[in-house]
Amino acid sequence: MFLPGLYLVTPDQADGDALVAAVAALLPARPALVQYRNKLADASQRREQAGRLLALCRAAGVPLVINDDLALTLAIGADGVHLGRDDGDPAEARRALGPGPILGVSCYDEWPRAEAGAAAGVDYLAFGAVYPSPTKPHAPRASFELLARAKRDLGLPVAAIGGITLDNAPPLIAAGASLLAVISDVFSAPGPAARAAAYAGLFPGPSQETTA
Ligand SMILES: Cc1ncc(COP(=O)(O)OP(=O)(O)O)c(N)n1
Ligand SMILES: Cc1nc(C(=O)O)sc1CCOP(=O)(O)O
Ligand SMILES: [Mg+2]
Repeated sequence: MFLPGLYLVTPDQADGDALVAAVAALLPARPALVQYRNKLADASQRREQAGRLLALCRAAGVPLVINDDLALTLAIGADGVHLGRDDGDPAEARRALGPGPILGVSCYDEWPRAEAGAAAGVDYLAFGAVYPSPTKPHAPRASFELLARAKRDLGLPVAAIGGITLDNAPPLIAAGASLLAVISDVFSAPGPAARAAAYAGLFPGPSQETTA
């Protein structure tokens, strides 16, 4: 369903053309997943931007996950949805999506959320912030031990998020993260395409390991 690798999360971007151009430049790096996240756009802007990104990602064969919004995911037929604590019940989302689409949940630093997500049939568990995040400076911090425990005891792919950079990423992979969810370190890099491509070098090739 998805391989280990970079999980690109989009920055808040009002300009749809700029957003599409920014993501288009990163798809040759073959991210494992792209997440459309825009906390500032209204519903119609998000639908328009998400639809454009879905067409782009489909053409590249990269799954597009929608942040927060199950209804939008279903409306445009996106590849999956990511839900946090304020974004609806994962078990209900799984029922609405059916078995195929990707469902991911935020666990923050909370083990019970990981157990509940696993019981609801999610495809990955996200933990963060693993480092201080420029995008979410007040996010609670999650330990590497929690990532390792989730991989070991729940057997699901683990996503790490929050302040990840190319330099600080290797210990996360060593702890068990198979998805590195990144905004700033890629989109704010001097050369975003080269930075995204460099993340691929952190993971073993697809023939050596898969997450699902
Ligand atoms: C992969 C991934 N992990 C965590 C989050 C954060 O979700 P949430 O807590 O709902 O916060 P917002 O992103 O909605 O501000 C995420 N989006 N993606
Ligand atoms: C969206 C988000 N969620 C987080 C969490 O901890 O759940 S941290 C975060 C921001 C990630 O952006 P950056 O790569 O710029 O730190
Ligand atoms: Mg959310």
